[in-house]
Amino acid sequence: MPFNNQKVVIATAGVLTVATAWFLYKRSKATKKALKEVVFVLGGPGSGKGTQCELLIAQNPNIKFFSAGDLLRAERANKSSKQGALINDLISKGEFVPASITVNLLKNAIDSCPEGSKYLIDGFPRNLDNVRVWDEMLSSSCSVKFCLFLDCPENVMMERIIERGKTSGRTDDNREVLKKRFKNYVKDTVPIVRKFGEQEKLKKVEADRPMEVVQREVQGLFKEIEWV
Ligand SMILES: Nc1ncnc2c1ncn2[C@@H]1O[C@H](COP(=O)(O)OP(=O)(O)OP(=O)(O)O)[C@@H](O)[C@H]1O
Ligand SMILES: O=c1ccn([C@@H]2O[C@H](COP(=O)(O)O)[C@@H](O)[C@H]2O)c(=O)[nH]1
Ligand SMILES: [Mg+2]
Repeated sequence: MPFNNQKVVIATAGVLTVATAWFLYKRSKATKKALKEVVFVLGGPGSGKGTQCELLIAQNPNIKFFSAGDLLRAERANKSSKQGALINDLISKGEFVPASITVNLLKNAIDSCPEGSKYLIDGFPRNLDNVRVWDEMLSSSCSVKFCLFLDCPENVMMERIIERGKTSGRTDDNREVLKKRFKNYVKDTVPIVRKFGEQEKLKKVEADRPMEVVQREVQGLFKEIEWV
């Protein structure tokens, strides 16, 4: 091959390599951008998860909000659901529902809002199985920004739930089932909270304070990730 032709081939190959690398870089950036952002909210029964999420989304309707417990209760109430009886039995005993059921409900809920990019998820993941199935089904489309942990003493949570039970109509808002819910919270959910801590993805807020005070601190954390 004449010397000049060789130069042209080498230069063309160089340009093509750079262009391919640039294209792949841009595409990977675009894919990353398309990931949905997720914040999980954990805390014991009565720590104020639902209350704080409602206050946050009332001011920020661009945030999509799903409560795992609410999705399960809605599925339980769905007469055509084959899983309703099992969900009812487990919730009424203060036990966790199989992860495949809960994560499928969450995935359907998330998929039902194609426009959304920010998802606030209350009361999930409650145990290791929840984490495993979430990772299998949703980690390729969702990026977990952090887990908000509402830290509250058990006696305060107990008082709040007993009070809420007077009007909530929830089959699990009574002393007997609450004991089981607290036990499972300590055994299964607290280790998940620790796991987020080890991954430096935990934001803890003291929840034994007036709602508005807790909310102000919560708002601050969401400001940091530019959700509000
Ligand atoms: N900071 C607070 N101070 C006083 N009462 C509160 C506070 N936050 C929530 N509550 C009350 O405590 C009860 C439980 O709150 P909430 O339903 O938000 O808890 P939760 O963490 O979602 O509980 P669960 O896990 O059982 O769904 C409610 O009646 C709520 O009004
Ligand atoms: O990921 C989850 C979330 C909830 N459950 C079941 O629902 C009840 C009520 O949940 P709340 O968050 O308190 O509304 C909980 O006690 C579990 O039985 C679940 O199994 N998995
Ligand atoms: Mg709740």
